[in-house]
Amino acid sequence: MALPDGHTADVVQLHKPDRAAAVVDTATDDTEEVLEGEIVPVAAAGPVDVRPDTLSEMTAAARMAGYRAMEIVKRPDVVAAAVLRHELRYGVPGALRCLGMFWQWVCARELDAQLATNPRLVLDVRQTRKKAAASTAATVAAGGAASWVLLSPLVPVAGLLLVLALTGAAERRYLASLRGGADTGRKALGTHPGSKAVRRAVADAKLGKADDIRVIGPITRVAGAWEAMVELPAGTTAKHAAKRRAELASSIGVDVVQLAVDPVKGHAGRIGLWVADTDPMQGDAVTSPLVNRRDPVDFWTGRVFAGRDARGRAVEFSLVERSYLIGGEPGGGKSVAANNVLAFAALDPYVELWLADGKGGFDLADWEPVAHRVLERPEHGLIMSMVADLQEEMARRYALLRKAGERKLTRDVAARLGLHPIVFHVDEIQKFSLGDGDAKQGKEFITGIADLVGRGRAAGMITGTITQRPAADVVPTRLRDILSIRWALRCTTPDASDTILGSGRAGQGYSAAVFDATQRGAGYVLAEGADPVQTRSAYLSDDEVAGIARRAYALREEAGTLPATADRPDVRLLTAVLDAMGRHPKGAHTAEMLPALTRRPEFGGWDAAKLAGALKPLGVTPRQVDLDGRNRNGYRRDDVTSALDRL
Ligand SMILES: Nc1ncnc2c1ncn2[C@@H]1O[C@H](COP(=O)(O)OP(=O)(O)OP(=O)(O)O)[C@@H](O)[C@H]1O
Repeated sequence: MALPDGHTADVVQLHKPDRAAAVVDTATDDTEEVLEGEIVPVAAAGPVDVRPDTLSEMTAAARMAGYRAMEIVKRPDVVAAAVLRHELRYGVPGALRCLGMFWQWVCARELDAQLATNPRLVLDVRQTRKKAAASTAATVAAGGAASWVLLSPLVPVAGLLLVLALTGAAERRYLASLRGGADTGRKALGTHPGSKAVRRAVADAKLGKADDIRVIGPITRVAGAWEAMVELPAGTTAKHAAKRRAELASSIGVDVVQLAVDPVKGHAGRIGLWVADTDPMQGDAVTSPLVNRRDPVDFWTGRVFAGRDARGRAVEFSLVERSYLIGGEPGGGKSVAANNVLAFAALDPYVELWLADGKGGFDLADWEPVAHRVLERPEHGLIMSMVADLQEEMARRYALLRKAGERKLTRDVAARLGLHPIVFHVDEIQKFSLGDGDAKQGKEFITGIADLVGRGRAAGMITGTITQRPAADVVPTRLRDILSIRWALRCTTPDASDTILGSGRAGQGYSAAVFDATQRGAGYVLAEGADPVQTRSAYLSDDEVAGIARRAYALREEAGTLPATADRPDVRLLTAVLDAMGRHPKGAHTAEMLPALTRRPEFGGWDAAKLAGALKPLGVTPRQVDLDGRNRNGYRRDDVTSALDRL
């Protein structure tokens, strides 16, 4: 898995053979040679788990064994207590279980079914077994008593302890089988594998014979993972190995998301294996640097922080001259991913946001106060008018650029000509691309969007599309192929993942279908490198999104770039009311939204009557609003948004 250019590497990279030697030089004696596959500490700065070399490890183990032996000699009582504990905990229940089974045998329980048809046989067998049991018990008792008297009481006691040890061992096996089946499965390579085990695992993944596979340099421990550089048999390529990532993960004994198979620059037959000890797509959520950012971002030089790759390195991309496609199954984390992009764009006060939501829901509601244009309803005619306006703007921009003798929009040209970037964000694109069943309308929309994507880049117009139905009819190949940033969140099938990342990607080992619902925000980002990067998106909670949107509003207010309509007092009032309503889709009770509204200096000290008086001329009146069974005086969200639409 190659890291796209420009990604920040927080951890040490795979060692090339020459670097490996250098690493060891710093960690061990100058003259000491590194064994093939030996695990050595990485001498670079950073979160490295230092492991002693094999020789000192063996010495330490021998010293520990000697120390333990001395302890046993010194404290036999401790050993005896441990043995006794084991005998009591497992030996006694095991012995009772064995006695129970013996009694079943004596009573010939397996013949119970024949009692009705052949009672004679059953009774005879029982009789014989009872006699055998009685004579065995008598022999054991006599033998025990004789050895007690004639030899030593230690003999029967030792015998009893031996029996308890055996029944204890049987009991442990039995309990283990109850827990996870008696068959514990193949042993995984673990966290500190040797080179032989690594070679065998690579061979088991059908990448050649173990003897023809080499582990180049040391196997290193790096921040919760091990790394090794492997040379494949002559003629086998790193590309081929990447395709067999799932098989490799299986032979190593880890989940496929724990394994990265990287090509090695300068040798097509070598791969870097990176194997995480635990699932890197789970655990604490990734934090976005935008959550606490106070300054505006710069669209031209800044990069969207998408999240972190499996090794914890930042995954970022620039939006300049780009377009994006985010897709995945419902609940896959698309809104969170999209919010990372929108937050970045919104925090540059000079970026114009054009928002269209095919769901017509509230997913984009937080960004609406800073948006230049918002689609009123998810209807073909309305979205096409938005597309047409953008095409017109594109034509205007190209005319201005031509006049200024510029080929494309850059930071300087944008400032000089007053042409600031536009981000056109279309959520749930399937609503428009399928044309609500009218193929002609769908085609018209796709043609318009493809035109914006294809020609808009150089004019500073970025188009982004989101879909929860990644399928060829929703995002046709001709559109997908020109969307340059592709972000595939959890998908149901490798085909769906390929619809986003590009055909054949799943076959190459990059499939968002490998993630499950517990790996929230996990996906593949194909942005700046040649290959997709397994990424966990930065998590933005609803409150964090609302907070960023508020900051974006303030930054735009300060820069004087708020959408023209937002500067009107009545628009400001309605957007403030919407903001104060919180997240309930129906609306809010007056008593609950007033504190949030009056926190804004503009509306400080307002009471319910003043609010009602100000909203009345805009066509919004208070009424009884039933919110989850609580019916009180308040405002309906629909009323406020309709008033905004009218304005
Ligand atoms: N990076 C992440 N880290 C932690 N949790 C996440 C992350 N991304 C998403 N989630 C969680 O997954 C859930 C679904 O996320 P989200 O709403 O973004 O999915 P979606 O694909 O937009 O869903 P839908 O298609 O239904 O709109 C959210 O409740 C969120 O808490």
